[in-house]
Amino acid sequence: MLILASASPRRHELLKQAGFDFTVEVANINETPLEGEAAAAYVQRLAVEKAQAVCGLHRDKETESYVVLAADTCVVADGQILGKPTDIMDARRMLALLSGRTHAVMTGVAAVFFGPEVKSRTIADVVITQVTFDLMSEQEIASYVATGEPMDKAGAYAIQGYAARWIPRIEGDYFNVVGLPIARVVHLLDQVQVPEE
Ligand SMILES: Cc1cn([C@H]2C[C@H](O)[C@@H](COP(=O)(O)OP(=O)(O)OP(=O)(O)O)O2)c(=O)[nH]c1=O
Repeated sequence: MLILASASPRRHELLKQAGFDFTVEVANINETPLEGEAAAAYVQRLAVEKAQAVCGLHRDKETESYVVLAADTCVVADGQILGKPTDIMDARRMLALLSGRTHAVMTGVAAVFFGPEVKSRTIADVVITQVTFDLMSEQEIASYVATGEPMDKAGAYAIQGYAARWIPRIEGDYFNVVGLPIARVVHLLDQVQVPEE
């Protein structure tokens, strides 16, 4: 049994598109970065915490084994970690920072295997994609933010949406930017279910 620990409609869609059957349970965790925490360590830690939080809800109840999958995406530009914008001004600030430069999108992914007679096992990884933005004028930023699209996206944009017009180039997995690096996820799911010697 596979459980996706995510409220993100993009993650649901990508996992479904890759042919997996799963149920969804949302994890509520504190997403504040630790003092001095590097971006890659941060997204990996949050993915593990989301997966383990959902696992915790099942402990002792299940008679079958299952895998919980979770992910966390952030944008890293000019040394700053950008999550989802808090409001319109925050979204404008993020887009001004991304305009005319290349940034990194990092997604941490974690899979936890758990069963009645198995000790829980966690595997996690981080996938990085470089995304290049054209210059955006203040007017373009303001009208893009007014569409509402940026508000629930890390870095305040959706490559799969209207923002595509400002993105001439990426290097790495496109699906990683949308929130779930599906090829890497398939490997993680295979690995986590192999019994330990
Ligand atoms: C950069 C970028 C991010 N995103 C989205 C993917 C994620 O849903 C979101 C990053 O926020 P996350 O905190 O990683 O995820 P979430 O809160 O949406 O869902 P959950 O924690 O329950 O799994 O930004 C896009 O859809 N397109 C993009 O181009």
